[in-house]
Amino acid sequence: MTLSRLYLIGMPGAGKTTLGRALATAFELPFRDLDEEIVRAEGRSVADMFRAEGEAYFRQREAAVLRELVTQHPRLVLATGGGTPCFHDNLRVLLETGLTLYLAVAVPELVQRLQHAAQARPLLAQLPDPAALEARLSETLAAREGFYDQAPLRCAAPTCTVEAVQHLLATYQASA
Ligand SMILES: Nc1ncnc2c1ncn2[C@@H]1O[C@H](COP(=O)(O)OP(=O)(O)O)[C@@H](O)[C@H]1O
Ligand SMILES: O=C(O)C1=C[C@@H](OP(=O)(O)O)[C@@H](O)[C@H](O)C1
Ligand SMILES: [Mg+2]
Repeated sequence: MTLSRLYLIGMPGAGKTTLGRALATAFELPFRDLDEEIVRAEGRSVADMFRAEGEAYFRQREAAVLRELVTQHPRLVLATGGGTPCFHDNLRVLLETGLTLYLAVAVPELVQRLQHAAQARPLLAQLPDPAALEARLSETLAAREGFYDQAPLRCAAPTCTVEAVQHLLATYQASA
């Protein structure tokens, strides 16, 4: 089986964007980051969109741009946003059109990574300290886990590598 579309899902800070780029290079597939595509289409940042229009508007744009990308790209590595699988039946689109990988990174590791990168993420911005960030991430993960867990592939290593994904894919394809 040839891999043609791979989708990365998971919490903010899980490494979807970072690992997605590396996987696209390794597999010689085009890479797209869903947030970047929304920002390009809207001509403003995710934070500005949340501020001016609210989360519901962002979720509508996210769902629409996801469907456009999937329609346009028969070959693709796509880094989704952390909330993508949890809104507007997006998880069904992912499961039906490609292979989805959940990067299952533990909350304390997410806190380490996001402490200085939370401001660009409106749902995590303006929290007073790391304890508040940890609490927000734990609540969010609890609400989202039921979606994330539906992915057929899961990497639970704190740092998921290209090699680990190649191994997961080989095992998955051998059992398919
Ligand atoms: N495997 C990793 N180990 C350590 N830091 C990482 C790792 N992957 C990503 N990061 C860092 O964590 C932050 C979030 O990474 P990013 O790829 O944007 O995650 P996501 O797209 O899932 O929100 C960035 O600062 C990035 O440099
Ligand atoms: O978790 C979320 O709901 C969000 C995560 C962000 O993407 P990352 O997971 O790449 O940070 C971005 O889509 C937006 O800020 C909302
Ligand atoms: Mg990202």
